Amino acid sequence: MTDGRYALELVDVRKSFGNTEIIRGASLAVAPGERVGIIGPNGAGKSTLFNLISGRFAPTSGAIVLNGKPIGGLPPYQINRLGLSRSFQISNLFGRLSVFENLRCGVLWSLGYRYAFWKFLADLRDANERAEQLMHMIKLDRKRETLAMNLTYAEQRALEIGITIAGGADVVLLDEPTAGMSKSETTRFVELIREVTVGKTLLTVEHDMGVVFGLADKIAVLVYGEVIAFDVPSAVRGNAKVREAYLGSALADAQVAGH
Ligand SMILES: Nc1ncnc2c1ncn2[C@@H]1O[C@H](COP(=O)(O)OP(=O)(O)OP(=O)(O)O)[C@@H](O)[C@H]1O
Repeated sequence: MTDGRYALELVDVRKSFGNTEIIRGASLAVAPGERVGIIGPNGAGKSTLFNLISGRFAPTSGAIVLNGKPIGGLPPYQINRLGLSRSFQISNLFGRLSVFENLRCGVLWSLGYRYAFWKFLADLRDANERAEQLMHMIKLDRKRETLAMNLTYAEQRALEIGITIAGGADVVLLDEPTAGMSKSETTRFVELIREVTVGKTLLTVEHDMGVVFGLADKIAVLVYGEVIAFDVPSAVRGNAKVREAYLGSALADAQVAGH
């Protein structure tokens, strides 16, 4: 069972929608600082699993434990306050605000300043400093005043990651971070993810096998709502069960796509 050694632990997590069980006893134990890629065929339940971990859905049963604290069924903002932050596939930026302003909003939001404007003003200097740091980390210094809507797609995704880590969460969930990017953008972006998540625990859902195998310390393979393998990339690649259920075809697709 759970013993607090892990940054994130799932123990026999189940989720049904109506009569259909989508997550069917998923278990996973992620050590602090580990980068985990979650892969699996379409409809395997990867997004559902992210929604359970980040609090959008409550599990039907089982435990989800963040840094030793049970979080299953808590609302997203509470889970966020406990140190877990999630980015979305769909852009979550304020298009008419600049890069800097978007980051500062992310910092202030994470500090809980959404409504207390007086507190907001008092701590604005700290927030400005943190936003500057983040802007540097995501390499958008030169785009400081550019409105988010005028950034390239890859820059928007970088900004989104900046906002995701703005609050200093130590567990970060990235949903298909390189989706829609060209091959060269993807290569640069994987490097950026690696840099900004140093020392953090990272979970990504990713369809691009090149990205997963390049970025992840460990890979979790989800098939029909069950984690059928959770191991280092070389072991997952050689796992007969995985190849049969999923990876053979996924790798073939990746080769066709030129990865
Ligand atoms: N809110 C919901 N209500 C009912 N069914 C749902 C809901 N969310 C997801 N599902 C179903 O759960 C299954 C798993 O979906 P999910 O999006 O988690 O898979 P996935 O592995 O992320 O797929 P993909 O790789 O295509 O994004 C699908 O059959 C989907 O229709």
